Amino acid sequence: MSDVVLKDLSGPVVLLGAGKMGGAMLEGWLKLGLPPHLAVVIDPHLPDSVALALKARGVAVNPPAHVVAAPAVLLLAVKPQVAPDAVPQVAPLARPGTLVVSIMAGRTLAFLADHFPDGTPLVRAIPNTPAAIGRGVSVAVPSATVSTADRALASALLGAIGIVEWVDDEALMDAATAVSGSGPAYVFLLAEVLAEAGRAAGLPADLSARIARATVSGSGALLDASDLPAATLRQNVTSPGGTTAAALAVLMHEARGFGPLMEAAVAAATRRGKELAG
Ligand SMILES: NC(=O)C1=CN([C@@H]2O[C@H](COP(=O)(O)OP(=O)(O)OC[C@H]3O[C@@H](n4cnc5c(N)ncnc54)[C@H](OP(=O)(O)O)[C@@H]3O)[C@@H](O)[C@H]2O)C=CC1
Ligand SMILES: O=C(O)[C@@H]1CCC=N1
Repeated sequence: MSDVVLKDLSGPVVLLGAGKMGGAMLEGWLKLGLPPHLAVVIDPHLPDSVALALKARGVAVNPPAHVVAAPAVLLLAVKPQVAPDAVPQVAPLARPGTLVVSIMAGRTLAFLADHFPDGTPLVRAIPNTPAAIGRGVSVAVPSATVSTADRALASALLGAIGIVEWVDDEALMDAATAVSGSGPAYVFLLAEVLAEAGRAAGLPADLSARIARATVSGSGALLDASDLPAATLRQNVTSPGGTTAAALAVLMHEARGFGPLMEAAVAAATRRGKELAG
């Protein structure tokens, strides 16, 4: 965890887009001590119930621009497709020294630099949805204009929702997005297809869904608690000549197994990230 204390920020954190990811990050910051009066949400489409609940906690929601103090951070969490319209709406809020953090998939540091004055410190990051329970993974890359203090501030904001991995090479970001940004969806899909496969093998659907879900979450917890490599944990399940070995002969098939399938999936997500750069 970074030394930056969220309650001592020089100005508010302005969040553009408080959807699934931005909303989860906001919860993490508030939990970690960001005073609600230092949180500003700009999201014209927020459901009334969510906007009212945030306001009741002291968060400013869609305030007029002239009442927003110089932001310490502007965090861009709208969809990459709406960025060309949405980002210029908040860019004028930035003041010299405001740190801009984007979590938009695909959108590059060059895209951000086009929308902010020269010298603005910029961070492109990609978090993931386990952020909602403080178990997120963020991969982040700084622009050349990011100081040590800016980086510590970005680490504090991203660290409020999980672990942070910094990279120096922006070219890695689309592949990181494909692995950790999108990755939770692959794991949830595993729970779905395992449940469906159990049903196809004769289990009642609700029983199959319960044991598949608990198996995926329990295995994740074991992976987390253990120092052993994933391959060893897999081998620990696999008795020679037993049931797991029979299944793994299918799943680890060189041409049609999980390996080549996942490689193709991550490659497709990586390509899509490059397309979203605009
Ligand atoms: N979900 C994920 O797992 C991850 C998402 N990301 C990135 O986070 C960003 C947000 O994704 P996610 O939270 O899933 O998407 P959401 O659609 O849930 O959130 C985006 C929010 O921004 C709102 N919005 C749309 N237009 C504007 C605007 N002009 N000004 C302000 N707010 C606006 C949306 O409203 P409305 O819904 O009405 O359009 C919505 O509330 C994306 O760029 C995505 O690439 C990164 C990593 C993981
Ligand atoms: O699907 C997407 O594009 C976003 C980025 C990573 C996870 N969700």
